[in-house]
Amino acid sequence: MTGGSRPQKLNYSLERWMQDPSPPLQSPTPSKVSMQNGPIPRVRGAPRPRLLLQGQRRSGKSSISSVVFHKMPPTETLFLESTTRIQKEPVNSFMDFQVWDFPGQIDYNDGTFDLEAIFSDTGALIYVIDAQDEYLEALTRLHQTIITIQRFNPSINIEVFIHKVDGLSDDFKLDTQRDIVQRTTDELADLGYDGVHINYHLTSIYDHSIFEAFSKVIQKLLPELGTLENLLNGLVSNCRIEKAFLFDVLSKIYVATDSSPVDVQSYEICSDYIDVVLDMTEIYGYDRGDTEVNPIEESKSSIGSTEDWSLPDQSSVMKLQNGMVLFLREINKFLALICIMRKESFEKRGLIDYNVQVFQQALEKVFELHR
Ligand SMILES: Nc1nc2c(ncn2[C@@H]2O[C@H](COP(=O)(O)OP(=O)(O)OP(=O)(O)O)[C@@H](O)[C@H]2O)c(=O)[nH]1
Repeated sequence: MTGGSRPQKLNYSLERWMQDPSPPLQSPTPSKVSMQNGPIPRVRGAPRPRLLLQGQRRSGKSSISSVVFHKMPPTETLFLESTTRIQKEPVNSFMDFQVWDFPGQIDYNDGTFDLEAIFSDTGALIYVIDAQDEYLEALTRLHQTIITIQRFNPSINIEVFIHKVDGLSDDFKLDTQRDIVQRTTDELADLGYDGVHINYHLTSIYDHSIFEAFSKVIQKLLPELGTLENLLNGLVSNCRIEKAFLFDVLSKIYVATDSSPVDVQSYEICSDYIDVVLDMTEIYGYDRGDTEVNPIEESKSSIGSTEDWSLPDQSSVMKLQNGMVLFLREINKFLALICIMRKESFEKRGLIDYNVQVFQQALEKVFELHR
């Protein structure tokens, strides 16, 4: 049965669930967003949410940006040259945002920078610390930065990437994180900033951790997150899916997932599946004309524009050795839904196709509302 046809029995239909007066669309599940920092309400014509990437020289900022947004193979980052100017990169994706890569040697406290302009419209500060190197100086800079930010934009999300952890043992990774958290908490408390909320992530460009960390950073900037989670929860329970992710295809950032816990293996297999499907599509897929998109290319399209939702007709299924099924469905030109489910659940393929179609229509409405 194709996605467009209705199965007779609608007991598990997502549409019925969506029409239920107990409101899926208006009542976000308790969000993971902290009380202090939060998503930026998207206003028509508002500037793109900005992410600042800061850290010491050679801490890995440009590598992160190149691997996540330019699909650069991690080993090629060895040849990246040191950044000398602020690199401003518009990222055209499911949500338009900008990444500003700050050269490690810049001291923006020296009076020559307009700090208000830098920090005021910023959604998140990502501060990168090289965990394979001596990090005390990096911490001092981090603490100064946090204090500066409190003056200009206290609602900014502060995200610390404890980076290059690929070279460290599990114990050492956790010890390093504990040490960094402790020193930062103590220092800020001493200076009277003990209410500042900071998120810490262990990252490496050599595995999925950098994509997962970026996913969490971006999710906090999405005003639609609660609604997306609700819709995914409805889909998961109506189709008996084990786990569902909504991925931004080109960056492999997951925009939302249902509220069951994310285990790294499910995330990794879904993320790898995107690579497989993308590679196959690039080689053997038909020419989709103007739907082809360069994620970094500056364009006028914004989320929810009509052309974003055209031709959402790609899907793919893979049966795994362990009796599970991977199901990928293109939602629009930026987003894909990837589900992991048991073989038995996938037998109701018609119902799944139908509910995914309803899910897709709901997403379109959500993004239209927030446009
Ligand atoms: N082992 C390891 N090396 C990394 C990782 N990320 C980046 N690197 C390496 O770190 C070095 C410096 O990376 P860059 O991205 O140039 O660092 P940067 O922070 O942009 O440096 P500046 O432009 O000088 O501010 C490169 O040789 C990268 O290959 C990682 O996750 N693990």
